Amino acid sequence: MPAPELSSGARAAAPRASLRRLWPLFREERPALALATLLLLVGSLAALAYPQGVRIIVDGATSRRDPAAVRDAALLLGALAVLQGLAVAGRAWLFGVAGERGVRRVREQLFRSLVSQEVAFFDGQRTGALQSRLASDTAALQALLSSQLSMALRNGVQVAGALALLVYTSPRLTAVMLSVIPAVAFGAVFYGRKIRGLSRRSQDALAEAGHVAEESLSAIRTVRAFAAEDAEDRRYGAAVARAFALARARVLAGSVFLGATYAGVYAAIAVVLGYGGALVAQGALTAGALTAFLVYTLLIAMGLGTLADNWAEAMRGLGAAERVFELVDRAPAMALRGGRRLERVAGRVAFEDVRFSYPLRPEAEVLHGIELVVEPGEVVALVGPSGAGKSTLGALLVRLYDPSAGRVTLDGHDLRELDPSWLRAQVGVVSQEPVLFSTSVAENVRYGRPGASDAEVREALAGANALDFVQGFPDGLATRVGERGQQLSGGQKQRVAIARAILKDPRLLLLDEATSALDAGSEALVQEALARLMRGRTAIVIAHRLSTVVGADRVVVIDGGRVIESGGHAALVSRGGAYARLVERQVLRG
Ligand SMILES: Nc1ncnc2c1ncn2[C@@H]1O[C@H](COP(=O)(O)OP(=O)(O)OP(=O)(O)O)[C@@H](O)[C@H]1O
Repeated sequence: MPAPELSSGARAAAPRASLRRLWPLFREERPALALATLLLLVGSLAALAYPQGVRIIVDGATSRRDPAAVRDAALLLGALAVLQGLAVAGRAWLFGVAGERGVRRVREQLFRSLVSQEVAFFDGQRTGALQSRLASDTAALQALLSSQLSMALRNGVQVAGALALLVYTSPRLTAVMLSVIPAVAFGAVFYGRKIRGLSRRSQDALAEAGHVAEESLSAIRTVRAFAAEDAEDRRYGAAVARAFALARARVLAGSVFLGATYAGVYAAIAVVLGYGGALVAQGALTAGALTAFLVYTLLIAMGLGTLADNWAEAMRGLGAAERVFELVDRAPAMALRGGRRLERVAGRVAFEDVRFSYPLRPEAEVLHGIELVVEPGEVVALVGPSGAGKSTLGALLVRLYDPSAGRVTLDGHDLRELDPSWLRAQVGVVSQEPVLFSTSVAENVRYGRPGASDAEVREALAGANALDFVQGFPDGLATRVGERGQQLSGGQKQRVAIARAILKDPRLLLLDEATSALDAGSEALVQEALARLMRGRTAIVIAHRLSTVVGADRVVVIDGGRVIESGGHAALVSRGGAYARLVERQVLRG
């Protein structure tokens, strides 16, 4: 089943669904959010009371000529200012921290979901796109949760409160002002949608650019070797240009949106002043009431202006939330845990009429009915031309994929009935290009068995012929190996990977011999370590060296997704078939 390309799926029900999905993240934050809401109301009420003080001051200074009232009202305004400042700071802090906590949970959930997905899912995804989900989408979500929502709430309360007071002061004047508002609101909804679509596309384009950069940087040696810096530069430049074009369209839409909103609001003020001034001239309204009216209108104007901004930002955040939750909620096609665990493992592996095509390329069958039994303790060397399907067999053994037909069994049990994590604990894998993490040598070895003691790590390194060179490093076992272990030679990396497998002490081994030649000394050390590792275990070795094949109990030749020959090295050579030809053509290095 092909993994769907991200973020192209159904999005129709988006914003509300995302909001509903966000709420559970804040369960523990409820007391803080309640207090924050209270502060929000206090702050908003203080802001709404402010124009009343202004009205008293203006009327006290003009028609009523009452200095005491002016002084009292000024003191009240000062108190309101302090109250509002405290309330705003408290609200921002509480909402902000709650938002950060929620985003932290989303990040954790997203990462957990990502690492739990089946391998086939990653075949269809680019690492850069997934990283962008973790980085930029969660950042947009963070902005939404820690500030946008609370600002929107505050502005919403203020606009509603100011409107109510306006109606109370002069319904006619309010009606006049409101005659301009629906147009603004309509524009906001229309443009909000447009901006949201654009912002999603621009984020996709940015992820694409990130992918290009990641690919070039992680392959910097290849880029340098081919002097391809300029070409990479152009490739990245083109990707960034696409992202920029979309971002510009988004910014343009946002700017028009903002401009239209402001124009609408300022027009409303002009109307209010014109009509309200006439009412004052007729004596239907005091100058103070008109001033208060104007301040409320400004409050509404600012509130709406920021709301429009909030709206655009919130749409961006919700777009991001959608994409994040799409992944958080994705159920892996293959669970990590659950199923039988065998008490004892003898180590008999059987491929029974196994057919397989990679999920992303269902039309191209890679294995066409593989029959292969590996007895407990047997060392089987798989040989065959490149692309024959050898690594694919290995991938099925650790259940990175399931066969399309037929079955793979361990001691007679279909792998699909076994607990995948338990199964993987039974298999030690040493791959062609061992991956070391950017941490210490000891931690890299301990990846085989977390919690192993230093002495055990040391012993494993010794068994892998790696202890000497590791102890030769100034920091010994604590030496950090760079990103992907770049400070180690190929042979050294191999031996650290072997130490990892020794520490894991699995019943089954899956070894993918390095195709690249190591120098003779290093080669001998690796071979010796491997031989020690294989002793007493069932081993499937994807072999590229004659010495490995000669040392194996049995050689199995795979070609075109089929087992075409099987037997001892000498017997197969004398048979003069496909294997003999491989040896002759020196496909297997001596
Ligand atoms: N993730 C994948 N998605 C789709 N097709 C794949 C994938 N991995 C491998 N293939 C295809 O499956 C076929 C078998 O590949 P496999 O890696 O098993 O060959 P191999 O015998 O191990 O080759 P080599 O000795 O070169 O490593 C190839 O045609 C390859 O293109």
